[in-house]
Amino acid sequence: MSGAAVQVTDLWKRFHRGERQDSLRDLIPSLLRRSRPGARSAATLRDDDFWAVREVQFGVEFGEALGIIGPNGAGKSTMLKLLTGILRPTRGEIRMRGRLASLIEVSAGFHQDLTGRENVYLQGAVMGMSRREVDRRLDSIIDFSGIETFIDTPVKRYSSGMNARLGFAIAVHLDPDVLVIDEVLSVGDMAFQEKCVQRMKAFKRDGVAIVFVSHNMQAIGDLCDRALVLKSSPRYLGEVGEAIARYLGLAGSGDETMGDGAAVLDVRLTDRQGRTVEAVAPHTPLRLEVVVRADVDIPDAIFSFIVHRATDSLCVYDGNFTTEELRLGPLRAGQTLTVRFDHVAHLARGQYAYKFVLHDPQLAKHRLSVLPVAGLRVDEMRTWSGVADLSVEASALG
Ligand SMILES: Nc1ncnc2c1ncn2[C@@H]1O[C@H](COP(=O)(O)OP(=O)(O)OP(=O)(O)O)[C@@H](O)[C@H]1O
Repeated sequence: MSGAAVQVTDLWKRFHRGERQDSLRDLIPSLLRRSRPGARSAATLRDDDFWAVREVQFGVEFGEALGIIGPNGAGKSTMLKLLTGILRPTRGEIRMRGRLASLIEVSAGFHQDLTGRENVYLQGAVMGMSRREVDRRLDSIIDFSGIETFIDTPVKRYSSGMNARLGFAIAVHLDPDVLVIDEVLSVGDMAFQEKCVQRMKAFKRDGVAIVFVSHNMQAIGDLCDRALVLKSSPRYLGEVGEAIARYLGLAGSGDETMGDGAAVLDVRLTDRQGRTVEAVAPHTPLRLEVVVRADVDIPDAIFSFIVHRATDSLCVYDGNFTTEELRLGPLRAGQTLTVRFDHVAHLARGQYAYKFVLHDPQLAKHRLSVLPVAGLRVDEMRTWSGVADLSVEASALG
């Protein structure tokens, strides 16, 4: 057995359509008891049961951050509820070493009629802290949350942002060995988001294992070493840039079909000397090489690529078929070839995803295949921000 902080083995969770068993009201008593509600016996299977989590497997080491990403409804929250014991697996096993703190559990355990301050004590008690220990951390928790003027207001009057602020502040003061954090970044403002990411990075340096769920690919790329993409086929668990690229492929626009005109057999994103790159400075000359197999006869094959910014899926480059980047004419089904795109990444700091595109303007469906192929991080901190470098030369003319 490895020394992993979290080990998830063959995890499955089944739900019954139209029936939810995890309202906050239902959860509070069980959280206080630290028991595990919500699962029917694995033996009873109804027609309209479905698997929200199927066959998930991963480990997280101490000092490592694992991202969990996927489209809406992919099972991310369910995964976290399983990790934190709010839900019980239908099948499979979760092993956790050390003290677990999670935002989902803290927020679900808030007592709505109690004030923020009272909830800090309540959560401390749930986590086995003495009143003294909570006393010692209270100022720091309130300070981190940034909601001191509302700390004596009942939590039921809090906005979702204030809830998340207090929840995160409590969770990170519980001296965790394992930290499980979900979408705090979608409700906090920019400054608070940055503060959360910085704090999670500090935890990582201190050897805490982190599981982080977010739709913010910038934050995932910034913090995580590896990521699990739920709902991709095949399921992907691995290097974070690659995971983001696959996720963005999943989240692609409606006119895209994945893999039904061609298959990507191999791909390399390198510098011009042929060294594989994952992170570069802006303006680095790059080369994308893709080995592709046509799966159908293609009368007029055109190849290009698309780059999306991971944070928000903004298309920063789409060499669509009108530019005819690489027009190769007819291809036979089964034919394999290697295509190369030399280009320069004039990109701002951030995380990007490359997709490979095969078009045929003669076919009704122009885009035969759009396949996520590589992730790229542009690292250097620049003074400008935005989507494009305008190579500004400023002069004072007197
Ligand atoms: N307690 C429950 N009872 C029944 N169905 C549920 C329950 N919780 C979640 N589901 C269903 O399970 C599926 C996965 O939901 P989950 O909330 O885990 O997805 P998610 O990846 O977190 O989505 P999002 O990105 O929208 O937050 C969805 O179809 C959802 O409707």
